[in-house]
Amino acid sequence: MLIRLGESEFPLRPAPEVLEVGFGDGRFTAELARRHPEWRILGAEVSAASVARALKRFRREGIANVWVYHGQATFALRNLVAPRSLVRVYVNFPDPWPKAKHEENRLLRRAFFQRLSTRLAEGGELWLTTDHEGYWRYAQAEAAASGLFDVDTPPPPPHLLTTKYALKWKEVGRSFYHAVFRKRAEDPTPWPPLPRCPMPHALMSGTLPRLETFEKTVVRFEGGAAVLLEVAAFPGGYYFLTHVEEGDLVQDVLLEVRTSAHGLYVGLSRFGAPLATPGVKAAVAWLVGFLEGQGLGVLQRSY
Ligand SMILES: C[S@@+](CC[C@H](N)C(=O)[O-])C[C@H]1O[C@@H](n2cnc3c(N)ncnc32)[C@H](O)[C@@H]1O
Repeated sequence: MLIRLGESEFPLRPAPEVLEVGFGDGRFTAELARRHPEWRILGAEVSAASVARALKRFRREGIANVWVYHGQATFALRNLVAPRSLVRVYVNFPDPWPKAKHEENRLLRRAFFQRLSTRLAEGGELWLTTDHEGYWRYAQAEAAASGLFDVDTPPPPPHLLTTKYALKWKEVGRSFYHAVFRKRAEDPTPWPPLPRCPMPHALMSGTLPRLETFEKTVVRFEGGAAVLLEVAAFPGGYYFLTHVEEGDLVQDVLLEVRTSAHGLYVGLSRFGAPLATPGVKAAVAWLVGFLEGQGLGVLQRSY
């Protein structure tokens, strides 16, 4: 089931016990879900194409205990996972970022282990399997630097070597590396989920302007940027296709301007159940200002 942030509780309830980071085509996730029907499994994956493929697979194979988040694993960990609830996290063949100057893109860094410790249950584990010896060693050093995990490096259990990437690397004879990071202590820094914002909107007076052209506009705000990409007209209003990046959250949302009984409504559209965030608020505020520039007045602001 695909998680829609605007309609989800933070954290999810009941809490998932297992998180898989970067599930790719979802074949391992589906097998895990079959082996453990008692687990609620949360999968986080940044690739839209992989999410679509995996959802199709879960539907086809009748998998009902997997929840899918399309986006960054750190966002899922922070907002969707309850404190001390995970018994297991799987990271199978993470992107290795092999060049030294790209190491900061690796997921399994000290800061990640610190955050992870707040979401793992007592004795909860992260299982890493990779073909990249450098990353395997790097992750162990980062976990050790956090001081929060015990690390074992047994050979990878055979069922972990059934993912798409495992099969691909088996074919060319690569070696595999495995590590189990067991929580020993917890980072004391609080890491609460993002607060919920009400849907940002305004009511404006005046007549809907005719927008013949609209130039792509970047709105910067503390912690990110929103790009109003293009506008589409519908009878009685406009949609503005808007890309918002803030921290580890990326959303494509629709802002709307439409006639309503009380005036012109300007705000975040509910289409796609987006999450109202400070970045979305900043984009709505910009749009209200833009419409003021077209001669409209503000009757009420709610953002
Ligand atoms: C090399 S592939 C491995 C896929 C799968 N686990 C397998 O073994 O076949 C790495 C996957 O992780 C995803 N990914 C990379 N960074 C991620 C992140 N921060 N959060 C969620 N997914 C991520 C990529 O989109 C990609 O699908």
